Amino acid sequence: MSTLTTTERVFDVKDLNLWYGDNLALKSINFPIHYNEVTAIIGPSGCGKSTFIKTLNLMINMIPGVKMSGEINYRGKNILSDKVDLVELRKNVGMVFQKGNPFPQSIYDNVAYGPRIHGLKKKQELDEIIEKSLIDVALWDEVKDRLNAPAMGLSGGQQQRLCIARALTTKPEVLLMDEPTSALDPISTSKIEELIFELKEKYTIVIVTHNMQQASRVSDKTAFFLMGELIELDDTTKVFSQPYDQRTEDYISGRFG
Ligand SMILES: Nc1ncnc2c1ncn2[C@@H]1O[C@H](COP(=O)(O)OP(=O)(O)OP(=O)(O)O)[C@@H](O)[C@H]1O
Repeated sequence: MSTLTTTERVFDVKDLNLWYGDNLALKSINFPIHYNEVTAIIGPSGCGKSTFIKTLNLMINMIPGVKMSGEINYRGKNILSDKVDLVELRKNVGMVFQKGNPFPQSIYDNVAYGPRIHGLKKKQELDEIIEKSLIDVALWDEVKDRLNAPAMGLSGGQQQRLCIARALTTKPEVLLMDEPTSALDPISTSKIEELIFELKEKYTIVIVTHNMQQASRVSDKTAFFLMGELIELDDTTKVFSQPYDQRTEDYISGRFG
């Protein structure tokens, strides 16, 4: 595998193995993730993309029978062996899923959820956070006059942006996105892509995508997984123009997957 030289790492995953029962789903993964970069993870179905992204905030621990070995260093601390406050970790390493999954509540209450859990009660402060988060995801103008309407009444693309706003309210450092546009139409997809581009100023983003054009459009680094192995991780331009490994080239040129 080719290696990277940049130094500032928010995550440094070393020799990570992950088993579902007896099935080894991630094999000796070494994966640095750099501050304020967008890292895209690509690869065929079942190669371990979602599994990997869910290790980064230990969401994976919610699945029974999962075992891991190796290191996941987050800000220099190995979250696999050191004592970790999971609420704090997931506050700092937020996650957005494939389909916007708003709660069956109002738009306002959806976005207020995180701050309230962390003890914020003052209406004025909540209002400010909600407005700012909705502005950040370019949804404010579309919803400012109906904040008390049910979130379920929004379109799929709006729901996804709402969920990103919800993830941003706790001021995460890293945003994990697991196929955030796979259920969206092209216009909503391009809005999310523009948003990723803007969010990168403030956040470190890891995005799983099946869409290679999307990976090449939005990311700085691209990682190619195959059957639980990280085959290649490099600058996106390099991966898509001069991949190091033949298997990467075969995949991006559509020969399999
Ligand atoms: N909850 C689970 N229990 C057991 N095995 C699982 C579980 N989730 C995933 N796996 C297995 O781990 C491997 C990697 O799956 P994963 O979902 O991470 O792949 P993926 O690359 O994200 O796939 P896709 O692109 O289809 O979403 C697969 O062999 C899958 O069957």
